[in-house]
Amino acid sequence: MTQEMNSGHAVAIAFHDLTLGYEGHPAVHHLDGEIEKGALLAICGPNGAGKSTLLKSISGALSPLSGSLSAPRRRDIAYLPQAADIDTSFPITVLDVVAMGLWTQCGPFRAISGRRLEEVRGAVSAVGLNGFEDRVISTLSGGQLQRMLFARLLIQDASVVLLDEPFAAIDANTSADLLALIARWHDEQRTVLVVSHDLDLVRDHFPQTLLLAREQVARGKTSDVLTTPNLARARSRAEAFDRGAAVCARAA
Ligand SMILES: Nc1ncnc2c1ncn2[C@@H]1O[C@H](COP(=O)(O)OP(=O)(O)OP(=O)(O)O)[C@@H](O)[C@H]1O
Repeated sequence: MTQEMNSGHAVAIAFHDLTLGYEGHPAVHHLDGEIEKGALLAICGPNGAGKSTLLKSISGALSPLSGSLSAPRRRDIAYLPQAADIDTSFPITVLDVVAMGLWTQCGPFRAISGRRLEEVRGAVSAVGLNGFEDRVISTLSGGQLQRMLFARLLIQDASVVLLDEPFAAIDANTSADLLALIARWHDEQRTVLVVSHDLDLVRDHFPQTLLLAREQVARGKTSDVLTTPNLARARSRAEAFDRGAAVCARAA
């Protein structure tokens, strides 16, 4: 049964007193709330605020320390980690990486042919990488690599798309093309969550924002969330954080 929010909208992702962390050490505390289906939500906050941790948890890669998280099953989620988490030294071609987006539908290591191969080629073309199909990925520029990873997300055809700093170290042209793909996913009623430090870009392209600093500082309409007082609160909470704390202060 589809959950509904008070507003009558269907819920894509819900948190209830959710605390996330590593080896028992909390990184994000006591998140409550719901993200509606079809939302286009930016996640902002200082370094170490817990933005990547939250995406990892929604993707299913990290279990909660406490509380609960309700999200679609893994095959309905397309997740792009931060560039630093991606090993580009593996000797594999652009076409093969994009085809991996079909694994959830076809299973891994299956030869792709016919209609499926056309879909993969279509995705490579949609991100502006025509002619790069047989290039080994270690030879791509940062922008080309990000375009390739977006092509893989396109192929996944997931209802929820999670992007961790997709615009970091990307030029204006590439950012504009990737933003157009994000707008397309939004038009298709997919739920899209994007971590970004670029507040101008967020103000221009994201209707909703979650501001994090180890806990929720604010969430809602972007213009209501990215205010000077909220950003100052986020900074001071991040600076006040005790990195050595073993347990959650509120739970203790
Ligand atoms: N694998 C890990 N093991 C232990 N601690 C971790 C791990 N990954 C992240 N952390 C810690 O969790 C906290 C939140 O990190 P996270 O990467 O989620 O922050 P972020 O908001 O994405 O930061 P940034 O903007 O710098 O990418 C940080 O204190 C970080 O050191």
